[in-house]
Amino acid sequence: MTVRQVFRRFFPYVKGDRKLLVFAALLLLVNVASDLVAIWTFAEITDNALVAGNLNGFWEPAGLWLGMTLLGGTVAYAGRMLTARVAERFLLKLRDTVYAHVQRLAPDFHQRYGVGDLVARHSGDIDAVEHLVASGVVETFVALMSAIAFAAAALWMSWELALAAFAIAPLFLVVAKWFSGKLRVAARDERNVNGEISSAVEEGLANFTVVQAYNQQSFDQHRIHERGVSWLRAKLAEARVSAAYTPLVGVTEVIGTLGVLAFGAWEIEAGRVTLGGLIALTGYLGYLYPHVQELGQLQLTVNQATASAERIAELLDAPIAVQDPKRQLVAGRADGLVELQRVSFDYTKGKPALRDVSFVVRPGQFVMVTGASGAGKSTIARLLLRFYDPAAGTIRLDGVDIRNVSLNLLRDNITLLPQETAIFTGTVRDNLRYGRPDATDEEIKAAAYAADAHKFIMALPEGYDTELSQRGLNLSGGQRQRIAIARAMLRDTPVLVLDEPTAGLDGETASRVLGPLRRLMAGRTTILITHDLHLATDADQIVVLSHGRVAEVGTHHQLVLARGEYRALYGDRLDPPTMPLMPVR
Ligand SMILES: Nc1ncnc2c1ncn2[C@@H]1O[C@H](COP(=O)(O)OP(=O)(O)OP(=O)(O)O)[C@@H](O)[C@H]1O
Repeated sequence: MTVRQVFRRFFPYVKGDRKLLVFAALLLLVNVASDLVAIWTFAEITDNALVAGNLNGFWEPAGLWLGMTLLGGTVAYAGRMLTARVAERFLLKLRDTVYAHVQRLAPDFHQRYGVGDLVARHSGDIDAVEHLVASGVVETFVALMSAIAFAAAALWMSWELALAAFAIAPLFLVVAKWFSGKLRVAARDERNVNGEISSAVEEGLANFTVVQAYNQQSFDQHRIHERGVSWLRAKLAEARVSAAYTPLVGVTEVIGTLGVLAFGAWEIEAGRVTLGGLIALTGYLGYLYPHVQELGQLQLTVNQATASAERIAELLDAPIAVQDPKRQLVAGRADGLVELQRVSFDYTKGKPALRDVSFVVRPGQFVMVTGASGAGKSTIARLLLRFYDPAAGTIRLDGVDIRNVSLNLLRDNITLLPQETAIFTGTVRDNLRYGRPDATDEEIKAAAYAADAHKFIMALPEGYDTELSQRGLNLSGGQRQRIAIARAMLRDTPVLVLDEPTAGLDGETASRVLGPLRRLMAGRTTILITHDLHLATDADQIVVLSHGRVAEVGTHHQLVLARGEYRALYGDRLDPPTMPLMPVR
């Protein structure tokens, strides 16, 4: 990205604060002016009081110096505070925007990038963009104006001396240009490795139990170590460039200063400049160099920021999987008629996940979707909730294509019970009402009763007010599932999508959630995705998927007798029949 593109893209986030930025820059310019005067007063004190040995010449410039320092200090404080405020507001807005966009991306998005990398983009990269676009604008402008002002003041003191000092300026430019290219590459590598290492650590920690149980600590450690080594190399490459920059500039600066002093001694001897004048001039040059240096480093800041801006833009440009309809065709609570008509979908071209899948679930009906692993079951859940849109075919809710229903309304009508129960930091009560924040305590309790969760919740140290650890590690699998069921009860939607609700639970625990599940499903259109036959006899219809296609449809009884795909999948559990062939409710 060029600097122009970075500004065009990100400067709008300063909107509304532009006046503040201008005001901050003005305040900082007043500070520059006060420095100019303060240095001049020092020349006055040197010539009129120190060299002349006269105390009377001291008071006036001393008072002015003090006054200027106080004024300079005050405006500098105000200017920096304002800049910080604009910078922080910029960060807040950009972070919010990036996060809001990420939230609208398809669920597999974060797997492609890695959570850690997304976190790195969300923090360091956004900061780097800010350093250029918000506070960077003020700082660069002030540095430029300061450089001009101090250069003019030095010329005014003694143009011969000042010109001699400026002669070394092109050296700075050469040094800065040489470094900037190197730093651009180093900065990009460093940002990428930073993302990778965060992802690796995040993955290792998220799968901590498996890592330990499979004795893979050393493999995991090695994985982190390898990325650590890349990080070390990238950081050292960056440090080599930026660490060499400052001393090299410092040496250039000292050579310049010594040259000016030597020339100054000669000028004083010739009576063309006073001692005070020379001191003030070196003072002006002393203030000038850091600003020139800053301007030289600008290229480095720009390179870091453009590398980061590219990474942020990549996120913001990632296409949103589904769009809200322009025209809304329905409103309110649905009856719960769900129809899939010749639905096809593929995550990657040429590898169909679903092909021509059709079935209907009438309001209040219970349809079980089953099939071998990878057959496309969970994909149906993702399409129903519009995480993705079908490539072909239509999904309808109450007869309306769900692409014409707003995402909010659609998801207000469907509750998904995913395979893994999400537990958020907070109390049991907070977790239960996650899907319906306005639920009363009575409603929460009633839902917990119906989900057989009340008893174990009351046994927790502080009942409903017990803080749950992140990811609910202080609950058993069955308890987490019952929390999820109670949460779904509270949402009270006409349609339910249950994705393997008993997966990961042992036989007995799975049986214990059947009662709560049945209570949850009662009266609601339910699509149950499962390999587990516990609820098979309850189903009004079972849809068997095979390689993304509907292989068979029927009741449990019919499918067992049909001796087709269903029988092939579950025959070992049915022959001799361990499952009752007649529905039991
Ligand atoms: N995010 C994704 N990107 C690419 N391919 C995917 C993605 N998610 C699923 N698939 C592929 O799509 C196909 C259907 O996946 P899906 O998750 O729907 O299967 P499933 O029947 O639910 O399997 P399981 O019972 O193992 O959960 C599989 O071949 C899978 O590899």
